[in-house]
Amino acid sequence: MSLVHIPAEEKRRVLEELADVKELFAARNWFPGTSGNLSLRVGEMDGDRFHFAITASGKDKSKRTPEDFLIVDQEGRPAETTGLKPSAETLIHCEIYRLTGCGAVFHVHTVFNNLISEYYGEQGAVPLQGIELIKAFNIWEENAAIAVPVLPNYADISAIAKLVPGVLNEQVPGILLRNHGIYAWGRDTFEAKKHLEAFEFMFETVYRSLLLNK
Ligand SMILES: CSCCC(=O)C(=O)COP(=O)(O)O
Ligand SMILES: [Zn+2]
Repeated sequence: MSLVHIPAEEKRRVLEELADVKELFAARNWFPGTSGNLSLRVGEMDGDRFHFAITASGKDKSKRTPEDFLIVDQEGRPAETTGLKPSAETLIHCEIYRLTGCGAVFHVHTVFNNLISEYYGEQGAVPLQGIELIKAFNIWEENAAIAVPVLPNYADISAIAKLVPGVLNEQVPGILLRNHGIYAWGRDTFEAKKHLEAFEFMFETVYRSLLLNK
């Protein structure tokens, strides 16, 4: 294991920020049945080297404990002495950081993101158009249209991670896994949360408008 030194003050800030987001999302029931994972980069990207704090695997994410997070490196390996196991989906976080240089990655399972990912699963992307919240992605064009990629939900997480480079779109800070959940990211906690909330709002809107227009 290659250990990383993170100044204590910086580590406290990162873990507190993640714990606050975790608590907020848990209150929205965005982590049912221990699902979901959150990460926040620590320090700068150094070429292809970086570190991030991530939720430990299989925890009840509605609880706040000293064993909720650990620091991992760009390959998803623990970079501190710990008995905690990083999220089973850490490799997807690694790939998103590597390719986008973002600062935070949030993954949640919700009923709306599951239903929408299945509905558009065969198409490989969820079309979103003319919804005001597209502006949360800094797209200001009138009646803008975007497509949110949907990847297959393979049991082998590394197989999913390998598909990430092929579907990334600079304008769209999110990827759905079919019948599973969404990954959303941003340059920091504030932006990743904003993006995730915008996706969830739009998925619910699309779901309800499909019902209305039946
Ligand atoms: C019980 S949820 C199945 C695993 C999953 O999809 C998830 O998001 C949580 O996995 P983790 O290892 O991050 O707890
Ligand atoms: Zn998941």
